[in-house]
Amino acid sequence: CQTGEVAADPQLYDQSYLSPVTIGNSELMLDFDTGSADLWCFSTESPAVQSAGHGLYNPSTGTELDGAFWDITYGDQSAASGNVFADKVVVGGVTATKQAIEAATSVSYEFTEDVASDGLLGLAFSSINTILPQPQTTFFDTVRNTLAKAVFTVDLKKGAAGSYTFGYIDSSKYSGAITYVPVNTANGFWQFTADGYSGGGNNASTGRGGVAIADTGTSLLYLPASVAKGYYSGVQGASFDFRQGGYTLPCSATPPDFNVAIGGKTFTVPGSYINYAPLRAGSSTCFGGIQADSGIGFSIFGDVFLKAVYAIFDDSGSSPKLGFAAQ
Ligand SMILES: Cc1nn(C)c(C)c1CC(=O)Nc1ccccn1
Repeated sequence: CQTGEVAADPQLYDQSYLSPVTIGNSELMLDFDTGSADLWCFSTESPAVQSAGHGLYNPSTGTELDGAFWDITYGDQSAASGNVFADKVVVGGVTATKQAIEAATSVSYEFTEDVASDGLLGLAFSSINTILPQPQTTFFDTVRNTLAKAVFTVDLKKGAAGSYTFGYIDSSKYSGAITYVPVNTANGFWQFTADGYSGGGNNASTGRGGVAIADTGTSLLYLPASVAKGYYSGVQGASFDFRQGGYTLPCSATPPDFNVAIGGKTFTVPGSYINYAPLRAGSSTCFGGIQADSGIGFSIFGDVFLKAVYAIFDDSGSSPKLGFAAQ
């Protein structure tokens, strides 16, 4: 029975969190993403102009999956594509002897520019894996029957290293009880329903909740437009800046805490997490950690929320469930 733990190292402004993964005989830094189901990495097959500065997977240690290819486009329109190999993957001591490795032959500029990241490790449901003609399993699905318990946990922190565990829940990482909610896997995400929100100018509306996904691969907290608007109505100097594509606020502001009701329990995102990052280095205007989920179709509980809680992704029972506990 395997169990393991791996660090989650924050990048600048907690834009993403990277974890060391051994693939074949290379160690790469991957962005664990509960919002997608492809394990892809820069490779010796990637064009040099796209892969400069990145760690590369060398498929010579793997076995090519003949005729298999992959092509993924994320919600923010970043994209990557390539071919597929089977190789050994080790994450925090947990070993998948034969894992589908999606070697990139093309990536969009967002990934080229993010030189600290060598690729993504998807932890959503394998039903949305993009490999054709035959979708393959995520790392978690590949190893889950060998784990002591078919769970993984997420402990992200603001501006500090957190961790992912596989196969066990670490009671030292949370306080109080874990609140579990059911997961709807129809869209391949860790999708749940939030009961309601409060905080900022929202003190009034807490009743209305909505459909949301728990997504470690997304930096911010995307909420219903009315909730985001209500929150910032309580923040001096905040406004929707259509040129920046979202809400901005003075970097000098200390925004109010934001509360989310899930499974009858309230979880609080400290206001400081919502003063996310300067628009560009040295700017005194910051981009908000809460943004509207307009056009997405559901809310996204990204890192701004996840770094305020301990999250349990549990597929050990008859149907998957999500657990949240105070950190
Ligand atoms: C930011 C965003 N906007 N919209 C419409 C969505 C759906 C997102 C979330 C997103 O795209 N996350 C992501 C991006 C790259 C890699 C992994 N996850």
